[in-house]
Amino acid sequence: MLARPRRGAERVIPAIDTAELGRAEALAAALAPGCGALKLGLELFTAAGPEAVRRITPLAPVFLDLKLHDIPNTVAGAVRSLLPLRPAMLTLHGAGGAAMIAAAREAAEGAGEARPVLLAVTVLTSLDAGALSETGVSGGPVQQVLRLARLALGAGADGLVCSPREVGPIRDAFGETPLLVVPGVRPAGSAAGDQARTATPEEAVAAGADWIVVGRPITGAADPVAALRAIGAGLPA
Ligand SMILES: O=c1ccn([C@@H]2O[C@H](COP(=O)(O)O)[C@@H](O)[C@H]2O)c(=O)[nH]1
Repeated sequence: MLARPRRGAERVIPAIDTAELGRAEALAAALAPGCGALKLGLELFTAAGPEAVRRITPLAPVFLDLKLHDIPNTVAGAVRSLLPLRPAMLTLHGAGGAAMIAAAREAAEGAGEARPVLLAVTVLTSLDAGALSETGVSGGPVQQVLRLARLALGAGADGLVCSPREVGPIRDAFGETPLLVVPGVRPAGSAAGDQARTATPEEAVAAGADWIVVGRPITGAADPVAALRAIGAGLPA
């Protein structure tokens, strides 16, 4: 399994969100030497498929963020289908329930020592309290994140995807063991866009994030490598 990062730039995971495989490969080649892993998500995977993962895996560990969410049998099958791609990390939605997460974990064990880190997405970082309550959830993001964290970690997830705002409460409740991967991160002065629960890279890591995920502030910069380097340089060595 991918080891927990220890210093600055190793904690940064650029999100390679593009539908163009050529652009994804170029970004990956440029950014790989300066980061801990590369995140490939739905935009690239639905456009270019498993071939995108095959091409980028030799460059850096791949965090495959497909946010699986289906009945347990289907999610287990999807995990088995993904194992030959050797992703370092995989996501599934915590809201899929304990049986779904347990089935994913059992399927992932088939990879033996090369098993991917299984991360449960708690509450999407694009949802504020109002948007979350529109989905029928009462109590606010922190309460719901803690509820799903307990469920997911109890069912076999290795870690969680949460916003920087919930990192402190998760560490208080569950300690240092869960791996925490944190999107919704914005360097000071960069646009939040559709992200609702944000903080800076420095704040996220100080709160206890293991990895931070940063997409558009890096990939949309005039010089993505310099943008990545600046984020890493601001984090504790
Ligand atoms: O709750 C979540 C889960 C996943 N993401 C993903 O992270 C990146 C963030 O990209 P930015 O451009 O830095 O906003 C993106 O790939 C999302 O799919 C998330 O943002 N929130």
